[in-house]
Amino acid sequence: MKIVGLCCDHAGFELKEFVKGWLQAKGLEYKDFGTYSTESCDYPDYAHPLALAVESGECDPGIAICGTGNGIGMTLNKHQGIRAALCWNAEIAHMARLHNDANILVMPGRYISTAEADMILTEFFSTSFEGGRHQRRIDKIPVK
Ligand SMILES: O=C[C@H](O)[C@H](O)[C@H](O)COP(=O)(O)O
Repeated sequence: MKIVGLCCDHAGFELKEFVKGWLQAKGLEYKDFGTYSTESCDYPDYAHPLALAVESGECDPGIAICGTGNGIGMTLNKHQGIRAALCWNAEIAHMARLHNDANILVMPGRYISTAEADMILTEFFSTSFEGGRHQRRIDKIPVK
């Protein structure tokens, strides 16, 4: 596994700090693209650098957090090489890897607990892409 890329806005900062501890406990290296405090900011300023790092192969996977997960996920998915999946429970995270080969896990920082995030992270990092019919489908996602 490569370096895990992280980003958030102010609403995701506290959960991102939890994620950093979770990754450290697993011995996984990470690169934090910000933001670095709870001071109000704009999620695209942090989502685009993470998306570019995942697209270039510098980071894999990425983890992104804003309040709902929607704004940061919308921004990430503007990039052709990104499959960012908004996950609010472990089963969704499992399917995001199994069927969608998600390369960025997006979480809603204001709507899940750290206990839920722990289960989501565990499932996301332990599930492999199934391929087959799902490969055909994800190949059709990028706009030609
Ligand atoms: O999709 C957007 C995210 O949920 C943002 O984290 C949220 O809009 C931030 O809201 P506010 O500026 O009111 O803290």
